[in-house]
Amino acid sequence: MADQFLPGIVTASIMVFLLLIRFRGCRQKAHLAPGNGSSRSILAGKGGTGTGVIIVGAGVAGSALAYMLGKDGRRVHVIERDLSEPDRIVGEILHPGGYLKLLELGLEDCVDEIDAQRVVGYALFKDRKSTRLTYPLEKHHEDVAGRSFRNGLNIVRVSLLRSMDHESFFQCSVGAGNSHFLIEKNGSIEGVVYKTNSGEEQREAYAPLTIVCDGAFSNLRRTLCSPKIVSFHFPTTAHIILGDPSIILFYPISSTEVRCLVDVPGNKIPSVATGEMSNFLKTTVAPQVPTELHDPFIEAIDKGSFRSVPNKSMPAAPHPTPGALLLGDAFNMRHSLTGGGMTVGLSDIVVLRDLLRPIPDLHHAASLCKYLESFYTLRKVPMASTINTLAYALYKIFRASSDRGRSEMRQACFDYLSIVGVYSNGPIRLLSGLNPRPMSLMAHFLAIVIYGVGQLLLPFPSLENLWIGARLICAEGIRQMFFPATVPAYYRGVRKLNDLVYALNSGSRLYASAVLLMG
Ligand SMILES: Cc1cc2nc3c(=O)[nH]c(=O)nc-3n(C[C@H](O)[C@H](O)[C@H](O)COP(=O)(O)OP(=O)(O)OC[C@H]3O[C@@H](n4cnc5c(N)ncnc54)[C@H](O)[C@@H]3O)c2cc1C
Repeated sequence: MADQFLPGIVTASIMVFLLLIRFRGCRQKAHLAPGNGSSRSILAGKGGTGTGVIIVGAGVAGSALAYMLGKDGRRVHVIERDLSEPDRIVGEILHPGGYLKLLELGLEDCVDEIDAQRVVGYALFKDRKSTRLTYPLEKHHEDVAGRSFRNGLNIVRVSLLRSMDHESFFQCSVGAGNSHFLIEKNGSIEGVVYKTNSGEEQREAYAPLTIVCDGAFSNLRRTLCSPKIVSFHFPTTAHIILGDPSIILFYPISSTEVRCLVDVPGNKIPSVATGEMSNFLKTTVAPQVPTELHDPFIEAIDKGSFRSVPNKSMPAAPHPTPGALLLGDAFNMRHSLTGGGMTVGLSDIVVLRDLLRPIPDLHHAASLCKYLESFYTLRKVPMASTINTLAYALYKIFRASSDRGRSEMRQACFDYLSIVGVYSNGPIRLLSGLNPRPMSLMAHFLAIVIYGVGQLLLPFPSLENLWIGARLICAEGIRQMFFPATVPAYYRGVRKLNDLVYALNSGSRLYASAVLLMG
């Protein structure tokens, strides 16, 4: 009798067992759909390309990363607190090196639909003299050049939204009002705590890897790195005027608009409310603006279309943590004079992509974390270290100073860059991200100092000029110049500066003037 039922019992047991496995699988695949009433979501099944990654923040870095991981077949869930078009003035110039990274990520189309302007180099102005620094683009396809546009954040987010299914994209805030935003177990990060924007519900999301890209003002970075943020202030590219006391930048952000950024140094920032700021811009800055741009500049001030933008710098100092990674400005920031943020961010994503590609299963958090430690080195050399150091060094050299040695250094740098050939090509190559080599950076830096000292001492060295020459070398630091690798902050040159960026928006007249300058 028992023999009669045995096959049936075995078959039924196998079916129940299979159903249980299936049921468990469904629970693991439950999505993070907002409004599904669930307070706990699990993103990823185990193993294979289905393995999930949570990305916090869909700015430049988060969007490009999500797009790239999605293309590689991973299940990606993006949590972004604000999907509306942000009104901000950061990330508006992408160097050719950054454009090449967009190409590598398959995201080059995203600059086609935003009225981005082609940028082929910089014009540098000092004391009414000017010099041109042209990106070395000869060896590249004609499409490769710099691009300037309004709000870099949109360039990749637009493509991302188009490419991802809506179940993977959530307008929610991670860690809003909650200091325990990362879910940790035995030293590994297993997911995040987030809130719907209406704030009524707190939820949890789980995945084997969480990548935090919540930008310069990151609230989430503190457990994943040691942030040493320096709030100094400044801007980006295209036309750089080495004014006194301010460095002034102009660049087009569309076919009808030009952005102007003015560095306002010092501890005491002129007050906007009392009109001090507009007075400062009119009386101190405007006379140094090229004639073609003068009237539109004044017009923009009269319209009151300016605002301040904080600019931050932060060396990458990660705490390698199983299950989590920092990326973008949340991880590393540099002075924005050279506009290198997006280029470094996109380059980091390419490095990370290449590291993650051979690893289909991200579940072994501890070994993955060990493996990803190489990311911190690979990203640095050559791209991040070169762009970061250059940003710091150029800002330091280009700022006006009452110190004679520093003024001579500024003049020497301008003269050096004015010499056509290897002297100007080398630095612009570095800046463009096309040839990021720390040794080349050091070589040019040394050459500028030697050039500056040589100018002072020829034809006959006077005592005064010898003294200024010594000050010139000291201004840059003997150790920093000749033994850079012995300086702990070699790759993270930052220091406290206290200025402010004022951005001025203006209309088509200014653009018309700018075209003359850009050629
Ligand atoms: C004045 C200035 C000018 C600059 N100019 C240039 C330039 O010309 N060229 C250049 O390459 N770089 C420039 N940069 C740097 C560049 O803007 C950044 O490197 C780049 O935007 C970094 O991208 P990100 O994705 O890390 O951060 P972001 O682009 O800031 O994105 C962060 C995202 O995270 C979201 N977020 C934040 N917190 C949460 C949370 N708790 N939950 C969910 N989502 C969250 C935000 O809403 C945002 O969408 C400039 C910077 C400054 C300050």
